[in-house]
Amino acid sequence: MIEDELARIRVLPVVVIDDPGRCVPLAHALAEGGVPCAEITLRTPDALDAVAAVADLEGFLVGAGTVVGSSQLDRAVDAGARFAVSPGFDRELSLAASGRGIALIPGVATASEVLAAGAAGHSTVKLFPAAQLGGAGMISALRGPFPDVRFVPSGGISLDNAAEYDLDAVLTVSTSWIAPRAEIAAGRFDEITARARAFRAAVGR
Ligand SMILES: O=C(O)C(=O)C[C@H](O)[C@H](O)COP(=O)(O)O
Repeated sequence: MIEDELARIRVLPVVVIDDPGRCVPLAHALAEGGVPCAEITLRTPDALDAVAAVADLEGFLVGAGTVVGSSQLDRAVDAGARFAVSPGFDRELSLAASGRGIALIPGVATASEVLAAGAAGHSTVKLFPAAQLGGAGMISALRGPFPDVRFVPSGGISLDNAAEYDLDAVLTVSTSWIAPRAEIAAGRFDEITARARAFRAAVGR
């Protein structure tokens, strides 16, 4: 299962990429830092080309992020995304993901949304925006009524606060801190490897 692979890596870099040509060196840089995966956000015109560029890279797990509609989800699957992440929960999107056989990690920010996502079959959810919602304290609070739910916190997480998310309820920690848009654009891949390594060490296990 994709969730198992994500849990093993424990860190999920969120990437905003302008030039798909940067994606292969980016993937190598992340893998070298011990983080062989990325969520490429569909926020830039060529994001799907970036997904396709690394879809067949051995040992690298690529997903599409900022998936907010079914047609985007279809295109992400066609480009080779192995999983999809959405900032929120939408039942239609969830059904589309099951239809296409792709793992979708929907976003939640409240207990009601955890319930709605659970009713649609999602036991792994993204907590977004994590830091603004209360960070690890919010996850521990939700863990009470939802002991079987695994969270992917995202939003406002950097090396400074990464360690607080080393919790059993956390599947993997999502952050754009590892591979900032400007560092990718400038081709500063050594810096990205160093950030991946440091962040991976901070979230433990
Ligand atoms: O694009 C999406 O699907 C999102 O829901 C948002 C991202 O996961 C966060 O923007 C990452 O947050 P930062 O690490 O604070 O940059």
